Amino acid sequence: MEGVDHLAFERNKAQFDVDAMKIVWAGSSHALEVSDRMSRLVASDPAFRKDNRAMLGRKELFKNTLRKAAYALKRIIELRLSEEEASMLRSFVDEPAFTDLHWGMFVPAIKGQGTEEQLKKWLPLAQKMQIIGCYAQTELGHGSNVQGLETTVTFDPKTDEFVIHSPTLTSSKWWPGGLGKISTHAVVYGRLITDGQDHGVHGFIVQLRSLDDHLPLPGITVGDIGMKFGNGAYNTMDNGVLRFDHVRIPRDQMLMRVSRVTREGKYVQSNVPRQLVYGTMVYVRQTIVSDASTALSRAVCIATRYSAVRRQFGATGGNPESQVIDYKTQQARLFPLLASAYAFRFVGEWLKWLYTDVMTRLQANDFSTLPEAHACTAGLKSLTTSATSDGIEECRKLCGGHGYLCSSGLPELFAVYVPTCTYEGDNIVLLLQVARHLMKTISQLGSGKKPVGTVAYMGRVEQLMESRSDVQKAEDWLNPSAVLGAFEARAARKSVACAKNLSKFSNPEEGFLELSNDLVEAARAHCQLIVVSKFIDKLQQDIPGKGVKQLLEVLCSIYALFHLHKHLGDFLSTGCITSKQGSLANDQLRSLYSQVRPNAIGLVDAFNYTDHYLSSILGRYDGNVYPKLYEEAWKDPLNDSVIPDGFQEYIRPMLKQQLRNARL
Ligand SMILES: CCCCCCCCCCCCC/C=C/C(=O)SCCNC(=O)CCNC(=O)[C@H](O)C(C)(C)COP(=O)(O)OP(=O)(O)OC[C@H]1O[C@@H](n2cnc3c(N)ncnc32)[C@H](O)[C@@H]1OP(=O)(O)O
Ligand SMILES: Cc1cc2nc3c(=O)[nH]c(=O)nc-3n(C[C@H](O)[C@H](O)[C@H](O)COP(=O)(O)OP(=O)(O)OC[C@H]3O[C@@H](n4cnc5c(N)ncnc54)[C@H](O)[C@@H]3O)c2cc1C
Repeated sequence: MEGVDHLAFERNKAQFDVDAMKIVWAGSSHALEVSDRMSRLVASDPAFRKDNRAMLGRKELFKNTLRKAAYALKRIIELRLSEEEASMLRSFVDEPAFTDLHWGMFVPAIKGQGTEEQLKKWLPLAQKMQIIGCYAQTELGHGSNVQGLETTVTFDPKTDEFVIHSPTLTSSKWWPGGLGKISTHAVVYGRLITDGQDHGVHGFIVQLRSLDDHLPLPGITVGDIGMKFGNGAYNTMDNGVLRFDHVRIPRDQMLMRVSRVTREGKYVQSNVPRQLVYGTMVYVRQTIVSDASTALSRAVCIATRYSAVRRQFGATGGNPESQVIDYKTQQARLFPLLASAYAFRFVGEWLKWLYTDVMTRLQANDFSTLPEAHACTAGLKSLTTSATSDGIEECRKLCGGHGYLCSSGLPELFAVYVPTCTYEGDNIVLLLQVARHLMKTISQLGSGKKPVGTVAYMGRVEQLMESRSDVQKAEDWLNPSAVLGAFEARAARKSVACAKNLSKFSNPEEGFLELSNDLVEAARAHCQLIVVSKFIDKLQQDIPGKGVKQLLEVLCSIYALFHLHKHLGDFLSTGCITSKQGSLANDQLRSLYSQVRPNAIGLVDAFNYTDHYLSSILGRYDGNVYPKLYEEAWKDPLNDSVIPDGFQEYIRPMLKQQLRNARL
């Protein structure tokens, strides 16, 4: 039935102010107002239709993406949208495109690594989209190991130019988004060579295609690397391959904030740490954490609404069957994901603050918090993207068979999302970076250097090695200090165990390789502690709205106790809690799930997603699932004709032949 809210009875159960929760989720009333306005603008414009993506061939799909990108820019200019509004509008268009790399990496790379003069020259061109850029770092043979890149950039003092060259097949740039077909420019990473000396990897602005006819410039071979996982999905992006044959660029196109090459060919390092060359990755990893909460909340919204609509078993006395959301097993799979979406939102907010703080300090030549920023962005990017990818897949299963239909929105969401576990740093490689930071922190404890920031708890390591949880009854686990104490003790003990084992190796690098599985686990425990502690910190703030804070406290406890239950082996083997305390945590979880149940629909409504953005029949706001699923099936091109193409050609003769054979 059109116009009827099939979930109204669920919405009436909510015990909290959903509108106030919308503000908490968005970050502020202003952010909510802007995102609400931009999402409705996109949803109401047929030019941004996206329900046919899975049916389109690659070329059609790609052309469609280009049309939308150009149209989005036209609307941004016509409506005189601010940078904030424009960025929101692009995100609600919800289609991976070259613009993501242009705005998300090319512009930040210039901003972060360019000199004042370079910013003046390149930023206006990029901001007005008079040039389109991408981020060309990864090569066919080298992605994670950035120091291993092979592209050479050799200074020629005779002409005051750099000569860029791809010396081997494996040095071909491979993967950069936007590179394949659209970018006119790229920030290219290669080994800087002056006077025969290799100075390692640096970034350079390189023009790839003519601004007149879009043809590749001399010496440049460029194209798309081919179809990727899933139909539609990330295939709207032209991930590319690029080779240079002694391509010349002016000297002033080296990004020179970190180091520069003089007219005479002298390599000069500034006082800025060389790791700033990696700064764009830190920036993007930070944005990926907030995006994880968006992707997970979308999947959770779909699975929650559908779980309230779907009924199986339990019809008694003429009553309808039970809503599947009432099954405890469904709740135990769904509600921790709901809690994770909120947890990632808040840790993402905090990470944005940390990043902004680091940037402010860098301006004042204070580089002290850079290692912390690197470890936090790397670790949280890894933790949240792995959990979100797994969470989207779990949401698909929570929707039973219908979750497997493209019209559920979940297959495409998964296919678009899952490469976040790999890009911007493979998730294991990034956790190993966190582990290095942890091991370094422990090794410096003896020197009197006080650990600060997210590793501050290591300063209490002796106490944490001895501490015992004082939880005696299930409700004690609702106390934030009980939860924090257990997570800190577990993280500290896992790191200390690694450090002790490492010290047994005469060659520390050999030890690091040998113990890498344990180190990854220690890093994960540390990152989970950060998420838990930032959720708890969030709850210290003044949060207005009836029942809002109380419900967030419930979600915070669910996030923490779910992970305590999931990693019980860790907590028990490190002796942080007893098995009795572990089972009390599980008892408490059950009670917390019951508290979420009446509020579940309200909690996903608070994400404020339009039906256009969700792109899911199962997750429709009005819950009118079955008639719409039925309608949608008939729209499939296979149902355009009663008898499909190929039947007369292949199946009819086969049937006839089989019938003939049977008669013989
Ligand atoms: C408004 C716009 C909105 C738009 C939407 C936004 C979305 C954005 C687009 C999203 C699409 C993204 C598409 C994907 C893009 C990409 O994937 S780009 C390529 C990304 N590549 C990687 O991430 C490579 C991963 N590898 C690395 O980062 C590094 O090489 C490494 C593994 C972390 C380190 O390798 P190693 O060789 O050991 O390191 P060294 O180079 O020797 O350095 C070691 C020291 O440097 C410290 N360090 C390392 N990285 C950083 C860093 N980023 N920042 C600061 N410091 C760093 C490290 O801790 C070591 O320090 P010390 O121990 O003190 O020596
Ligand atoms: C969709 C997508 C978009 C991308 N966009 C861009 C872009 O715009 N620009 C760009 O420059 N790049 C881009 N990339 C490339 C991306 O950054 C790399 O693929 C990523 O950094 C992983 O590197 P890799 O492919 O070399 O993986 P590998 O390092 O080869 O990983 C393979 C396996 O080896 C393991 N491994 C590697 N090193 C270690 C180690 N030291 N210890 C233990 N295990 C290890 C990994 O865990 C993994 O299991 C993109 C990639 C994808 C998939």
